[in-house]
Amino acid sequence: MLDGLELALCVFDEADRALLWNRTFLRFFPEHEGHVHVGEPYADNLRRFYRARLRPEEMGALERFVAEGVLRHRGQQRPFVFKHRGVELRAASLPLPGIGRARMWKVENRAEAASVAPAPSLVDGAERFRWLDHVADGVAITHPDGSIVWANDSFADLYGFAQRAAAIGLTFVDVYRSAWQGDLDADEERLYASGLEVLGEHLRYAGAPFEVPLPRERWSRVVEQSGPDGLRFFTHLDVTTMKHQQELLRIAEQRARESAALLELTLERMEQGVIMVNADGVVEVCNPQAMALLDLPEALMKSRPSFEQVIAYQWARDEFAPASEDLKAFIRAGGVLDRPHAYERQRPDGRVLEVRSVPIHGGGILRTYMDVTQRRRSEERIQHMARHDGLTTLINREAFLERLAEAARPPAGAFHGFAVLFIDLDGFKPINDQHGHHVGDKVLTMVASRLRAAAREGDVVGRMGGDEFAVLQRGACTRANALGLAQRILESVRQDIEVESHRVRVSASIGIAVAAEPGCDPDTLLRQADAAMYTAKARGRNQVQLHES
Ligand SMILES: Nc1nc2c(ncn2[C@@H]2O[C@H](COP(=O)(O)OP(=O)(O)OP(=O)(O)O)[C@@H](O)[C@H]2O)c(=O)[nH]1
Repeated sequence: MLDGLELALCVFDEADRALLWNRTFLRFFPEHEGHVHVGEPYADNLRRFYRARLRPEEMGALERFVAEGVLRHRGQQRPFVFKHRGVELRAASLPLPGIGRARMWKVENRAEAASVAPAPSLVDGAERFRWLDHVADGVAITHPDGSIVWANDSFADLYGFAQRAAAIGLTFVDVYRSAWQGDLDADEERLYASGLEVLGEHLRYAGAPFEVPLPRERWSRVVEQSGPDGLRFFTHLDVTTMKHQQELLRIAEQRARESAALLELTLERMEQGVIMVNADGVVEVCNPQAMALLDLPEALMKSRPSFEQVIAYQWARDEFAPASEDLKAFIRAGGVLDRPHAYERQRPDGRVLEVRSVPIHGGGILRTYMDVTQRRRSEERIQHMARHDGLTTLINREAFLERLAEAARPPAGAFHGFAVLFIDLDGFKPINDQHGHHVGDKVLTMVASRLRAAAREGDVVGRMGGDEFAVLQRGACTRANALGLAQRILESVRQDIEVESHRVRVSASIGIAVAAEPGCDPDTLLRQADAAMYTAKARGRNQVQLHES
């Protein structure tokens, strides 16, 4: 039936998708023949239309025309005439509540167009503009003198009229004043005044759309179009949500700017070096500390290099030379993991860096670099102090026991027997008593170096406390070997010691326990050696006693 009409028709749903069209439509717009289909977005339809119509030099603006056309399609309220394929067409758009919108085109007949009716009265206006009742936006039509001759319900709602008839005869300034009537606080007064100013300005120089504030933080956008016979059509769109969104966006942008500035400041002031690699592998952030800690040139880092380029730069300068083989392999493979991780590495200049990485949600990594050289040195010092005797620098009792435990349980097949020599000085107390503690200290230090000299490399010498020492003799250890070392120690300890013009002498009593089998208990061994030492003391000092099992 529709095909028989002289009117071209195309109906779209609320999402601007084509629902149906008639033959006349394809006759007027043959470029759509065979292309248009149900569900096709209006934008696609328009694109085809413009492709058939635009001159090559206009093609660059195609998408803009399409976007504007879609907006017109949604907002169009009055017919307009255009020429297509040499024919003048009058296009009209009609909202279809619950369905969407119909577009209609008919061949413009100039004779008919010439006989447009004179300015409508409110009554025939009501009839003529009845279809505007279904438009969601507020619509008001004014006489050339500015008084409203017709308005729809949406207009009345927007400006707070109970009935649209109340707006008839008023100017839009009157309507605006009435919308703001009542007690206003200072902020509202300011908004109202600004709205009046905008209104006066725009109504005088009609044309561009403008926005006016309304009570209760609402906003209206007013778009004016000139109609026939001096009539002016105003659409009043409630743009409150959009304005609020714009405001939120503005606040969010401001916050983002502030937090970006804050972030930059923080990054600059941070003690740590920070590098951020984005999802594309580009180093987006590299703070001054990172450049300094890693000796990275500013020019390279400001050029937004890829992380790979930075690593290549470092390889070329032997940055990773002191790193372990495992770490080198990891860096060679890209140096990135998809989970948080940390490692330490030494730089060629000896500094130790702690490198921590966390993956960024959505791709990329954030890496921090901290110079932990001092921390590591202090830790090493503390650890050394905890395991060594401050006076003689020999390892202390705890460390000696650990070494003993290691020797007692070596890896399978690596046990070759060992011996523990427990050494206690004889007649040490009188040295302290006669010459003072500081001389005693020197004697202890001297004995320590004599023990070190007597022992072989690989043996362990420790100070067990006071004037007690111990030696862990390792490797193919037999009783004879142990006795040999003990004799060498006796010999060297009893040599004269010269301290501050004093010549002093001490001797040693030595007890020996030999571990011939693996798995023996280190404490028991030490106790046995200690007990044997006491036997040596009891037998007259300056001698060696083997523990007999
Ligand atoms: N100067 C000095 N003396 C210490 C130190 N530690 C312990 N002593 C002293 O070393 C002495 C050890 O005592 P003893 O083993 O009874 O002295 P000794 O004269 O060697 O006696 P015997 O072992 O029986 O021969 C004590 O007088 C402690 O005060 C130290 O670090 N420096």
